Amino acid sequence: MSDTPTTASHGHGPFIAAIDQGTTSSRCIVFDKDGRIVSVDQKEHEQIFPKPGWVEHNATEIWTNVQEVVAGALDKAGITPADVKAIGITNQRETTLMWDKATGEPVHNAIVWQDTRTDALCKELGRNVGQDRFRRETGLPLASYFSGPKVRWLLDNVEGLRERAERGEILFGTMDSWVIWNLTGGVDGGVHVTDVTNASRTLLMNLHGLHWDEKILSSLEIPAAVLPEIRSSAEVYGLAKGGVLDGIPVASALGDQQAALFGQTCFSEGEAKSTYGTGTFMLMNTGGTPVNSYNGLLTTVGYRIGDQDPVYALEGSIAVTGSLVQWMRDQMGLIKSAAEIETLALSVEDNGGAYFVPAFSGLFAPYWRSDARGVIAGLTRYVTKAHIARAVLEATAWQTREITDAMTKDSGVELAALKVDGGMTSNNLLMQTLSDVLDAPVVRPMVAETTCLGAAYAAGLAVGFWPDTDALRANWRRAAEWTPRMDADVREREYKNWLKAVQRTMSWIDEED
Ligand SMILES: Nc1ncnc2c1ncn2[C@@H]1O[C@H](COP(=O)(O)OP(=O)(O)O)[C@@H](O)[C@H]1O
Ligand SMILES: O=P(O)(O)OC[C@H](O)CO
Repeated sequence: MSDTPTTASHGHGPFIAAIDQGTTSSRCIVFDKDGRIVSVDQKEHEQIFPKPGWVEHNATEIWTNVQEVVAGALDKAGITPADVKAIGITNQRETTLMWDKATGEPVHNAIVWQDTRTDALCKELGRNVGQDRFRRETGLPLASYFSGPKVRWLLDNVEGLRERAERGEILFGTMDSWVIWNLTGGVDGGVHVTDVTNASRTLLMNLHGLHWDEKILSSLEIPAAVLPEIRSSAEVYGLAKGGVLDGIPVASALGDQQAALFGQTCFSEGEAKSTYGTGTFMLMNTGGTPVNSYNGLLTTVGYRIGDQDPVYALEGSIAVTGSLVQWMRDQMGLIKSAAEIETLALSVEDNGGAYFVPAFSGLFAPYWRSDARGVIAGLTRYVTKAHIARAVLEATAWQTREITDAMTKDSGVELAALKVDGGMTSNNLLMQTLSDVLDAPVVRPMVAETTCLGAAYAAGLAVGFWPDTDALRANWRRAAEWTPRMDADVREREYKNWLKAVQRTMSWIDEED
């Protein structure tokens, strides 16, 4: 975050504040009219692993942290709430929470997007209801990644919850809903809403009508009474009540990857961004109609501004990229910091014949194979830890290449250039490798915090702080660009080897495992 000041560098207001409720932390960033960062505050929350494959968050801890980082960001900016014209929300997607409407108490920890406890339920639903039905109506494959099966698990496993839900005493929401409900008063009249982008990740929303799909709700046995109202991504949902933001309009909500698409100003059909963090998520704007994927991508809502037509996107989701670098550091001890992987990889000229496919929790796009597990292929006595470091970085690049290939097949659009953001983009070798394997330019903007920026932009549009998307485009500035240097025949050979290594990961987990 080299271009991210954490203390005040502001001129004069007014400002927009954005809250990013992420997988590992919550942060609040204050932006000025030029889309520049004025201040940042951030706090991590506990990752709870009750069993192998289970991942939970304490939603009460998260709400406390959100309030703290909002106060912290305003304090660091040296501004008062009166200087803040609107607040925008962005969030880790799919993570599922149910809470008591009367007390505001969660009935269980939030079940995080990475949690695989509903694998067996998804297989059963696939047999009984059929995979195709879900993909046709929601744009998503039936997988434990999404919220719907997690809601069903809670209803089946928290004692008495189904009866209370049917009596209308319980609310369900992804983290946007939880934060907005609490911000706007909680038990004292909080609004229970979500936006179309978050709703499009639940496996419960009809992608064509943008409403909860009654047939799918009934297949999953989820009572409609628990569901939030689906609203656009940029409109005033209500005013903050109490706390430091009292009276400020809460004016946007976008899932974090859609917010990054918005923050990167990918407003035209065919424009795409890829965010390199714990995992990697590439989204391409496909315009006003949902494009069906026949190549393993997700069809999702990109954004909807007020009562304008929705904009759809194709998404390639990769579960493990930055977390593989963390694994090299924490589990293998081969590097001391994430940044050191670049130095180690640069100490050799190539991968020495080694290919690392990090299918740690199966493979997401384009394969959606929960039976795959990680593989290092091509090992000989020649291979050193430096070659493995190269293979680790190349894994992120090749996984992206597989997704861009699928995007081109599904959309018919050849990638002209890829806009990137996220923690891994500080790695120059990775960015060069990415450009080499994609055979396309890779560009990084000045403001790397595109997720918060996107939420701020949407909130600012909703309250007239910015007039239109053209004004936002004018704020986008390039900080760095990488162009391809690899020979075409080397690219072909390496891609073939990568795909061979991917095949080695398949069918590792047997049905009885
Ligand atoms: N220089 C680097 N080279 C490779 N990976 C890096 C580097 N710096 C950070 N990372 C990886 O990027 C991730 C953090 O990026 P970030 O965008 O903050 O992720 P998230 O929003 O998912 O928490 C970590 O998984 C870390 O291992
Ligand atoms: O919070 P992040 O940045 O890890 O993003 C998580 C994604 O929204 C999961 O779909």
